[in-house]
Amino acid sequence: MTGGELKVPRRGLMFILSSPSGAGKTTLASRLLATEKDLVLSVSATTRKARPGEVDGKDYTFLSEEEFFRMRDSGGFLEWAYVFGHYYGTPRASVFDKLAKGVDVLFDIDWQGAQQLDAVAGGDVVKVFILPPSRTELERRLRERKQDPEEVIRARMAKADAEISHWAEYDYVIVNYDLDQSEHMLRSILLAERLRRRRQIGLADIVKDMMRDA
Ligand SMILES: Nc1ncnc2c1ncn2[C@@H]1O[C@H](COP(=O)(O)OP(=O)(O)OP(=O)(O)O)[C@@H](O)[C@H]1O
Ligand SMILES: Nc1nc2c(ncn2[C@@H]2O[C@H](COP(=O)(O)O)[C@@H](O)[C@H]2O)c(=O)[nH]1
Repeated sequence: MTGGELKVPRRGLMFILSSPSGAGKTTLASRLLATEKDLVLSVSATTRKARPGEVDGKDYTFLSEEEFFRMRDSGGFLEWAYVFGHYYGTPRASVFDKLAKGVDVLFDIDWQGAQQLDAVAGGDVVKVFILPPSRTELERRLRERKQDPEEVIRARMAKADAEISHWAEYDYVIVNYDLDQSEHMLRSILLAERLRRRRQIGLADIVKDMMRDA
């Protein structure tokens, strides 16, 4: 069962995935987004160059530093951070409208962004940390991805410990051994969080009708 089949009106949630680079959060996010009806991706803005195959406006909105700073300085980001030598930010536009309509928003962001979103919207936020099974496997995945040059892979491995050191700030932790299993775990978290009483804002009316009909 996915959240799309839930009938009680509910408030959406902010589903945050963080991990060291290469642990698998983008892959897991794509799997969820492909099938979960009321889940949309928060498309971040970044000053990094597009990787082969990445689509502007779908994977990221690719900006020059000047464009990024202009957007940041005019309050266009809910959060922003400097990660691996580039700027990344979460556009503010329409996130809270989506939550009010019962749509969940998925964020693939680092620990700095997760902390900032928690500070501005704590009650709506659910944070999941994805760990790799080991450092060796993390490096293997970064290489296997064949998206980044050697120096970028080294730089990301060098920063892995700093990202991992924030694992205990998260509500849930998944060690991503196997993609199918991790996907199942992630879906289970999403469903349970969707069913939290405080998010099911339609419950009070349902119960009121039930009492009146008695
Ligand atoms: N459980 C897994 N077993 C084997 N390979 C995996 C697993 N999960 C992800 N991968 C592979 O590892 C590589 C890195 O995954 P992905 O790009 O999703 O990582 P990421 O955490 O989003 O990295 P980044 O932060 O750099 O965007 C991809 O080639 C992906 O197919
Ligand atoms: N704080 C934010 N972090 C972000 C955002 N978008 C992506 N990220 C994180 O950056 C690294 C690198 O991503 P990559 O696509 O260059 O591999 C990764 O940890 C992302 O989660 C954002 O808007 N804010």
